[in-house]
Amino acid sequence: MNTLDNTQPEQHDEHGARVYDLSAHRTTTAADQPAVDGDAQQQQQHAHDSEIVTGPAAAELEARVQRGELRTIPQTRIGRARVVVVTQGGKAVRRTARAGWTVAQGHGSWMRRAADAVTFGHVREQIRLARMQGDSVALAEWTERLNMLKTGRAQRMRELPATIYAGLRAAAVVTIVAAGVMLMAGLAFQLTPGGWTWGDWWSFVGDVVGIAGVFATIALHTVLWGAAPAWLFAAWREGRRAGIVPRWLVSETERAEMNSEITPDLVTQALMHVKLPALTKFLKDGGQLEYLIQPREQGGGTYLQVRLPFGVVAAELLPSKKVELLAGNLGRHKHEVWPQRDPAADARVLDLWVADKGTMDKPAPAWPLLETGEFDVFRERIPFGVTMRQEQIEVGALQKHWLIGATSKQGKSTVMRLIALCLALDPTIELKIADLKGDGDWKMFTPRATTFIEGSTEEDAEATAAMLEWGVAEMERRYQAKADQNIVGPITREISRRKGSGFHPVYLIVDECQVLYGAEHPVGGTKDGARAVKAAKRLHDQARAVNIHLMQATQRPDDRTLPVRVREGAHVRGSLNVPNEATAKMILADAVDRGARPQDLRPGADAGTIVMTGEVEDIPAGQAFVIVRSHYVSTKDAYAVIARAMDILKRHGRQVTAPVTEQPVQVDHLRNIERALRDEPRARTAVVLARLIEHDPDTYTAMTAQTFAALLDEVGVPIRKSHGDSVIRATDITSALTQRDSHDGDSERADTNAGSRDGA
Ligand SMILES: Nc1ncnc2c1ncn2[C@@H]1O[C@H](COP(=O)(O)OP(=O)(O)OP(=O)(O)O)[C@@H](O)[C@H]1O
Repeated sequence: MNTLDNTQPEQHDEHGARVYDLSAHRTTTAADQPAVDGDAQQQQQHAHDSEIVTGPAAAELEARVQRGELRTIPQTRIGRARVVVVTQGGKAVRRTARAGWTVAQGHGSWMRRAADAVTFGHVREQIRLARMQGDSVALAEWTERLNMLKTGRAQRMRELPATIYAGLRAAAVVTIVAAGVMLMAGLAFQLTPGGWTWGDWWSFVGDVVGIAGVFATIALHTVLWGAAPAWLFAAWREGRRAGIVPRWLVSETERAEMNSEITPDLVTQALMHVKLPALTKFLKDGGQLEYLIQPREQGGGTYLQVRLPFGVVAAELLPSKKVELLAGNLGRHKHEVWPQRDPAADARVLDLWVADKGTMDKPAPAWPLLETGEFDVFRERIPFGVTMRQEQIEVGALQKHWLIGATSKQGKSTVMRLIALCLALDPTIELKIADLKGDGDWKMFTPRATTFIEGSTEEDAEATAAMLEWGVAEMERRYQAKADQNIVGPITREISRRKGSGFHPVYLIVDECQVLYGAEHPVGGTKDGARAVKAAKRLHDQARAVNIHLMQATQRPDDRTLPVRVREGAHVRGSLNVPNEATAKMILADAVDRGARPQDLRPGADAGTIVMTGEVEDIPAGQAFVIVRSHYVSTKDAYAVIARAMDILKRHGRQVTAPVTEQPVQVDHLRNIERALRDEPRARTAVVLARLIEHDPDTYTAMTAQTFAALLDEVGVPIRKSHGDSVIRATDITSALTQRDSHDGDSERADTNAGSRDGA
């Protein structure tokens, strides 16, 4: 019998029959076996190698199941009130029968294809479809093609006798020429003194022909013996391609496997029954869908693109109800079926991704930055999660405002925290965090954030409004500083990372922002003068250009707790499970009209799975959103990540509490170079530069050999040659330092003198 699944629950079919697996009990004695009535005995050894038993025998089997000695397996085609015992032999019999069936179907398919070729069936089919769709251009084209094919064939038939005659004539000429050559060669050998006799020549020719005959015989036998299996194999393959195996030749498990495979036939069948009248009529009338992308495996599922017939647009298949119907027809749960509209294609093109069973239950792999690594917001994107196709999704965080929404306990804070953890690993980033639930989810950020608000009181809301207002003031200062310093266009990485530049990236994070906007006026609310809304709006409008970002998460995205003016400025939007489509739309906006259905994610089971839209670089071209299983970083691990972030900060010589507008630090290059020599009398310039980078990466990483040479020149240290290498000597540094110190001393004295003169 077929593969058995130990975990399968015992099953009755629709008539109440039970199927017992005796494969594990084949060595039991006859006495162990239940009595089998006469009727059933006659049915032994049928195609399934099974027995049908009733009455006391059935009762005995049932008792053995109760005692745990037997188990049941699924079966659906059994008569009323009977019991079937399936034994090991069924598998071989069924396989043989199925192979025979498939071979027969292969022959059937060949015959159909031959008939098609003779009658130009494929062209006629296209004519029929064009006529059905009322496509007059296609109809004219295919009709013309049919006429051309017919004319071409008639022409070839007329020329056939002449072609055969020409072939025969060529064969006769070859034979005569070969005979002539052999005759001439025989004569030549005979006339050559000491050569072969006439008889020798012909016996030689006979030997050659004999050997050729032996080879020909071997080849013929090989072909004859091989032809039949090859023919059968080819027919079997064709049968598999074209045929449908009847249900009785397929076991339950095999049928489940076949049903779970997403084929064009299955999709067509599923679409026929989604209750779209135009689509159903088209398919029932024999219309065929055009698969722009044939179903193909993509990660944990199947992806395809299909053009729907006239009068049906892809958008009709996007509402949850239709998806549920489609999913059911495909043998899937609705959260496993994701139709989308490709905006780049015409409205009839449907994009469909269907998860393999169980794919949606696979957790995302561990976060790549969990154990090690720094982050550079200018150069890297946040490793955020994987798609259902297990492709990594990374999101750039620079110059984007974020909005995340979800029902409670779906992972909203965890997802937002993941982003913040990543940002914390960039030592140049300043974090300001307001956790307006105050349940400790964000506590680990206390040492890393310059502002940390935790709690859900009116005071916490007010502090958060003040935090946003600080963002606005900082934004204004930056615009002014930009103008003063003649910085045109975006702030570069170099400026942003320079210590004390005052342009470092700032992220204002508000978790549970409904507490903020829902607070009493003037902190919350939407009336004129409401502080939070006003500040958030200004940040949304202008802050990203000066590297100030607002990230908000909410579990109640309605008009009161997340005013339109606040939510519409977000560039990256993500929704975990939400209660309904209206809520989904508040967060994901237009993506919902194009197939985003976070409301169909399973509460709890899909915690951490988020539908993302907007400026997410990894959204596949032409698609409006991507479903991401976010990486999970537990609260405990989050503490470890922040501890690492603090080390990184220290290594870079930065402090969390440094004022935003700290004065540019004067770097003493000469002393740094002296230190980099590490008390050696001389060192190669390249080695010294490498040590400088190691010591102070922010200052020296961008330095090249040329700029380093210029710097040495500036500080008065000559580059010497030693064994062909460019080196720096300790004595040169000492004299440069002495010279500088005496010069500084002179200046100081001059200043003092001038001062005393002034004072005098
Ligand atoms: N990426 C993830 N993968 C797997 N499970 C997750 C993931 N993110 C969150 N969870 C699970 O979801 C639970 C709830 O997460 P979290 O507290 O972030 O939800 P929330 O939506 O912020 O809830 P609330 O709104 O009540 O604060 C977590 O304890 C965790 O078990």
